[in-house]
Amino acid sequence: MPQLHSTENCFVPISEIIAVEETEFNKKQRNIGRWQKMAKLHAFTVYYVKKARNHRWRCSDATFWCEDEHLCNQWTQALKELLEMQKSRPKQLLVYINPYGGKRQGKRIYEQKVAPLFSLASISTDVVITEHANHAKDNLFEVNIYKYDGVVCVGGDGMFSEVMHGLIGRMQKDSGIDQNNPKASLVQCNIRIGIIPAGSTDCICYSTVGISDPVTSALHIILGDCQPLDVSSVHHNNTFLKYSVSLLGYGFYGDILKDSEKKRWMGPMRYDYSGFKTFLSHHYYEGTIAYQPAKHTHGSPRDKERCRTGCYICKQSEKQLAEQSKERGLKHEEGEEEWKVIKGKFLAINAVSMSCACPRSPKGLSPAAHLADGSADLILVRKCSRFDFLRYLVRHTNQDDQFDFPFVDVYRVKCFQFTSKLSEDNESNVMDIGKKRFGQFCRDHPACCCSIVNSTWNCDGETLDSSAVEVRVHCQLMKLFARGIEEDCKDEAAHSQSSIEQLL
Ligand SMILES: CCCCCCCCCCCCC/C=C/[C@@H](O)[C@H](CO)NC(=O)CCCCCCCCCCCCCCC
Ligand SMILES: Nc1ncnc2c1ncn2[C@@H]1O[C@H](COP(=O)(O)OP(=O)(O)OP(=O)(O)O)[C@@H](O)[C@H]1O
Ligand SMILES: [Ca+2]
Repeated sequence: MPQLHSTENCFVPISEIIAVEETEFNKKQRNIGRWQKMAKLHAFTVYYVKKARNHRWRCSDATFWCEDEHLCNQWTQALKELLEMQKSRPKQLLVYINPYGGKRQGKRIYEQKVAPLFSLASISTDVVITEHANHAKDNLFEVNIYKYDGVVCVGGDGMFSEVMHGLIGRMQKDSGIDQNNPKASLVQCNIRIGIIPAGSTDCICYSTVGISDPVTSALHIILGDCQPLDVSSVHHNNTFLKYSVSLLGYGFYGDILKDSEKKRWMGPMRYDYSGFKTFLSHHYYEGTIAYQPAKHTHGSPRDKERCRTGCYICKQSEKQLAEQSKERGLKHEEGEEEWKVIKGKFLAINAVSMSCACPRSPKGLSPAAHLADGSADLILVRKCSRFDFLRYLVRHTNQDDQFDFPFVDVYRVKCFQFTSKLSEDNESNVMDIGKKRFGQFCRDHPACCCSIVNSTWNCDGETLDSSAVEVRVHCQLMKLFARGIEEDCKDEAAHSQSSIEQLL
């Protein structure tokens, strides 16, 4: 009876096999440890995902050999057929590389770490190295996007934002949807985006994969992972401004961004420099926020449970979304629902539709936020002392609860509007909403008469031109090649039903 031998003793689910290749078996390299007749050996190598610590994935391999050529061919054929059955895996990708993002390593990272893996997995690619800002976005309006199984961006959050705007914008254009209408039901984008992190913050990659690592991300793309993502639309006076998936920040994070843009040459360090400067300047801003609470979701920003792979709360939102689209036309009007209004002086107003975990803050700005529940967490940090604000910031880096301060409030919302005190009278109707609807007004911080200036909105790392904004969360508007952060992935492979071991 011919026997199959292997160099490794491991359990690998089919879903985690990257590729199977016939191999030249070299007995000198592979010491099989015993005397053998000099019969010709036939071999194949299985490349698979090896899960290491902290959500890091690597490509590992195991070579199998035997003397019987037919048996060897049967194995390779069977495994290749099983791989063909993994229908969610991409075959053709469009890749955009920002050569200037982060530490300017995008091109090198792609060529040395990612392209060899794509080629191993028989993925064909069209690669565009961007020549200017908005190159990728504009290009996505011109190319035949429908021939691709996904779009990959090599760069940071800004590069991701470009690709997302290109894809979502293109989908709306092709479906005749007017993006300027803040109430429009946007068309979901089913072409997945893969992020190869090569930026300064890489918050979107970190929050959806659990690590900012190009090889790990490339492997998630190869396996065809799919993670839906909420997207917030930002409008001003019925004019579309931007989409956001991570942070929409006014005050502290807006000021950091504005200052850091002048220091791009510093690379990722610019955020620490501008962060320190902005912290010292301690500016606060006066304005009004009106929001509608997210009643459809069961979670709360103070939950101890985190959004993890296969998240129950996000699954519930997916079901609701499917039901809503069935009964399209019958959906309830937003206007009917209750608005809450808050006035005050704020050091920071942050709206995050995901946790915003990143290497600087591994639990993020709102640790219990969900990737795909159709809501955003609105965090209001009121005027407080520098010392208290520092205590608040430091809690982003340790296990303590950053919302457990009397000057910090957090709400889970489905939409909100903001007007700064400066622009209140001539720009927006937020005050009207406040006057018309019964709301909760802040009485502890009455408007003061000191002269104030506006801050800027930081929208996923880009500045917005207007301070008055209208924001709405679109549940699961797009999809990523990711699976969310895995709970503890170390032993999962061993428990899989479809392992090579079982086949053997
Ligand atoms: C004492 C240490 C306190 C550390 C506090 C760390 C909190 C970090 C929270 C980071 C949240 C990032 C959210 C992601 C936003 C992205 O869509 C966007 C685009 O990439 N990135 C930024 O806007 C870039 C934002 C970059 C923010 C950097 C903040 C650095 C703050 C430094 C404050 C220093 C105070 C020191 C006083 C002695
Ligand atoms: N060839 C290019 N030349 C100049 N700018 C570019 C080019 N390609 C893309 N960009 C722009 O560079 C901006 C920043 O890029 P990217 O997000 O990759 O890096 P980053 O800002 O260092 O990282 P992060 O966004 O994570 O902070 C993007 O908004 C993108 O529009
Ligand atoms: Ca969300």
